[in-house]
This record gives sequence, structure tokens and C-alpha cells, in this order.
Amino acid sequence: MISPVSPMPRSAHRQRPEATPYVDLTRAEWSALRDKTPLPLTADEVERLRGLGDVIDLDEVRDIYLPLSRLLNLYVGATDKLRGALNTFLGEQGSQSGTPFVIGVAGSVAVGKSTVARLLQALLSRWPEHPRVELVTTDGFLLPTRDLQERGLMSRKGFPESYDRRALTRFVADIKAGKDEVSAPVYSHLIYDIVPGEKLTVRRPDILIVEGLNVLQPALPGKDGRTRVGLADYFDFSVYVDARTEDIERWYLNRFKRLRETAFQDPSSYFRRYTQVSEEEALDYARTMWRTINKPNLVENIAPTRGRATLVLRKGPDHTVQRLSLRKL
Ligand SMILES: Nc1ncnc2c1ncn2[C@@H]1O[C@H](COP(=O)(O)OP(=O)(O)O)[C@@H](O)[C@H]1O
Ligand SMILES: CC(C)(COP(=O)(O)O)[C@@H](O)C(=O)NCCC(=O)O
Repeated sequence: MISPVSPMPRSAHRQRPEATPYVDLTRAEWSALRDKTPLPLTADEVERLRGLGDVIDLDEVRDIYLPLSRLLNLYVGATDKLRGALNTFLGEQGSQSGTPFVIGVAGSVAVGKSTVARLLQALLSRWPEHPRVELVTTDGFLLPTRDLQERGLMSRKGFPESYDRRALTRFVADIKAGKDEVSAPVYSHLIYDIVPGEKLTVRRPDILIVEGLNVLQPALPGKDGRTRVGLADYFDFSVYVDARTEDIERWYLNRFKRLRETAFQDPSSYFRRYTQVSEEEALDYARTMWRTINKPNLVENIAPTRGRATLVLRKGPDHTVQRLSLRKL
């Protein structure tokens, strides 16, 4: 049996009482694993990648995201070798080259997944081995508002059943299979709906990042009760962005306040009506959205998938990552 090689002296890792496939690391332990990975981003570039309300600076990039970029680069190389071995075994039948490496990024609404995903895209594309890194968010596969209304799902937006899961899985499967061009619908937060006629096209990336609430959900069983291949089966690596529910709620409400002063002012914004009422009334509405949609979705659907991730990033109340769990088995 191959025993996992621990990157830190054993004593440096806090041991969990029960057997676990994860190694737990503090921020300091993790940041020491950066090795000599250079910092390829400026403060301005980091600022541009930062989501509304997210706190991220060059220290955070250096301590958290450079070690992750190094780890992923090692993973991409090792996965390539593994595919080579499989191709040797399969001979002609296996001769597929240039299979993209697929990374899933999961977590609650407002936890900051999109900043993590954009940072990874920027950092990974600086490695000469894999310059073409595409990022796709799963909101493009939400059912259009008309369909959600017909199915009574408007108050379940973001729940697994509010997506066209089959189309999403097919989209990633096609990219992984090496199709030249694969297209997805586009979602707009402004109109709170799929944009009619708009498409996002992905062309043979080296790495694909798939970010969304439900990317680690297991596949639904087929009508015959048999297990189907699900989205996460196509992932070579996955990250779950974690934080205390109370912190995420505060980030959600603060972001709603900030959006009310910015994006919601746009005449075509779905949320424009909340710029016409008092801040307290608007926040009451946001609290209701959190309590009735986003929190139940986190508790019932998203958090239970945390244990499927390769890496869990645990944020503290100020958005900085404080602890990490990396799957070693
Ligand atoms: N109502 C909205 N209007 C405009 N932008 C929004 C709205 N809701 C969320 N966003 C933006 O969409 C992105 C994804 O948000 P979300 O799904 O909550 O994930 P996360 O905060 O984990 O990245 C973020 O960059 C966020 O700022
Ligand atoms: C669009 C979302 C479902 C997130 O989509 P994702 O890209 O994670 O699939 C979410 O941001 C959202 O709008 N939720 C509905 C409730 C709300 O507006 O807060």
C-alpha cells in the first residue's frame, strides 16, 4: 500500500481524533508550502479580480493562492502522466491527448467563490505548461425565469432543481472530451435571468474552472434507479469555500447594501425597486431572501457536499482564509 507523503513534519499537523482522508493545516503551515512560486500579479490586478465586498490583498494571494497555484500545477503534471499511462494501457482505444484539467469551485451564495475562481484563473494561466484557463459559472445553466415560474421554483433559485443539470454535465463532458467548441447560455445578475440569444463559447482550454453553488452535488439516479455520471465525476480537483453561516449572512447583507447603491440603480436591474424604498426595508427583503432561499440551500444542499472536495478553504469573519483541509487519500 502506498502511504501518503505528508508535506509537513507529522508533529506540525493537528491530528483529528478519528481516521480522516484530510490533512488539516493552519494558514501559516499552508503558506510555507508556497516554495519558490513567484507572485505574478500586482495589487491593481488583484483589485480588479476582487468581488464586491470581498477582502483580498497581495498578502492573501501570497499566503493562500500561490501555494494553491503550485499544488495545482503539480496536480496537472501528475494527471497528465496518469493519462499517459492509461493511454499506453489502452493502446489505440485510449489515444486521447490534450484532455483539459477540470477544477470545481463550490460554496454558498456570497462566500466569495467567484473571487477564488478568478484568482485561480489568473494565477494558473501564468504557468507556461497551461496558459489557456477558462472559467465558467454554473448560473448559465439556471432555468430561465419563465420556466422557473411555470414549475413554481422562483423561490428555489440556486437549489439543485433550479438548474438544467443534464445540460451542465454535458457541457463539461464535451469540453473534457476535447470538442473544438462548446457553448453555454449566459446568466445576468442585472436582469436576474438568462440572457436570450447570448452564448459563452469555450475552445479547448488547458484548464477549465467550473464555479457554482452545486458543483459537488452527486448525480441524480436515473429513472431505472441506476447511478448516473455527474458533474463532479469530471473534476480533477475541487475547492470548497467555507465560512461560518453567520459570517456569510453578514457578507450577503452588506453586499446587498452595496449593490443597492450601485448595480441596482440601473433602470434595467431586477432589484431596482429596492433603491426606491428605505435601506431598512430593502435589508428586510434581503434578510428574507437569505432566510428562505440561500441559507436553507446552504444547509440542505451545499454544505453536505463539503466532504467531497479535494481542498476546503475555511475563511474567518474578515474573509481571510484561516484553515485548510487537503485530501491526502
Ligand atoms: N443581485 C446582484 N447584482 C449584481 N451582481 C451580483 C448580484 N448577486 C451577486 N452578484 C455578483 O455575482 C457574483 C457571484 O455571486 P454569488 O453567487 O453570491 O457567489 P460568490 O459571492 O460566492 O462569488 C459575485 O461577483 C457577486 O458580486
Ligand atoms: C445566481 C445564483 C443562483 C448563483 O449561481 P451559480 O453561478 O452559483 O450557479 C445566486 O447568486 C442567486 O441569485 N440566488 C438567488 C437568490 C438571491 O438573489 O440571493
